[in-house]
Amino acid sequence: MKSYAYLGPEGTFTEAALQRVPEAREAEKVAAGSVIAALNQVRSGDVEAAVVPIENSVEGGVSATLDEIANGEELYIVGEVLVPISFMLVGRPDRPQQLDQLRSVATHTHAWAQVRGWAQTHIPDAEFAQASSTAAGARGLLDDATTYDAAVCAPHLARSLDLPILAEGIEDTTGAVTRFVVVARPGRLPERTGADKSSLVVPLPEDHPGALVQIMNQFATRGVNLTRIESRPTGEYLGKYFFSIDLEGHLGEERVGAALAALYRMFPGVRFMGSYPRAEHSPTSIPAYTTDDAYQRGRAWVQNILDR
Ligand SMILES: O=C(O)C(=O)Cc1ccccc1
Repeated sequence: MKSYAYLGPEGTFTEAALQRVPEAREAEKVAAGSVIAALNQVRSGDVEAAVVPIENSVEGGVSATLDEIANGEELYIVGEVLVPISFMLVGRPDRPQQLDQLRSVATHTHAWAQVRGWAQTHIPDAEFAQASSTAAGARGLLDDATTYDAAVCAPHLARSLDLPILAEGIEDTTGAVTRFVVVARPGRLPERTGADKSSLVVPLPEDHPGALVQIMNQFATRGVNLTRIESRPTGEYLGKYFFSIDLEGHLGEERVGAALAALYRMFPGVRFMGSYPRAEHSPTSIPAYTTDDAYQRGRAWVQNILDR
């Protein structure tokens, strides 16, 4: 049986994402204490795949995930899932609490970032206590030894633990969505579906004026649309960055393969991180001059001349 690691314990948003992965329905689900621990379980072969958060519609990229899959031992993204996010504030089961009595609230840093405005207005005196996940924070409230007063977690967990709900819908932006990715050891790419995405990382070369324009040109001339581009520090020293890029298309498409081959010629440090079906299944629109057919016709025309 296949096994999947996820940021646990049970009741995290990541677990909700894992439940939306059709191939994982029958799989063993292994809770990990952090994103890095989940990814390392894939690297070591303890599990076949992991589900981790990668991008939030409000906060942008999840740096811990982006950095870990960009730098560590190679991994491929093989799928993605979108999960709508809403938060509740829950208290300790044993004592009734008023909002103005709360002194500390535990949750995951991404959750806190998305409720900060609400907290500022409604519980200005409460401090943020960092938890390894929203579910870890909420479950801690069941333990007598826990020192914080409340937690921010997913509505489904608040209800299933039967914790007192102190406030609901506390997210600063309604309709926020987090993108999670399914990550596996490098292997055969998922089949092309016509609605695919590919991810890559390009270390920004030093002493190379116009590097970003050159990278962009490879995609622009081949009609490849980018859905995300972020620069992140490599961690080596101040000023050393890499670009993390998502694009619409599959490496098996001529235009995507040609763009990546050109990037590799210019920037050999480029890292391919997978081609996988998009969570939104709308088919990729491809300019007529960059379809596989157009590439083959172009090559046949050249060959015809050479064969004369
Ligand atoms: O802590 C969780 O439940 C997670 O899965 C991480 C997270 C936290 C907040 C929004 C999205 C993901």
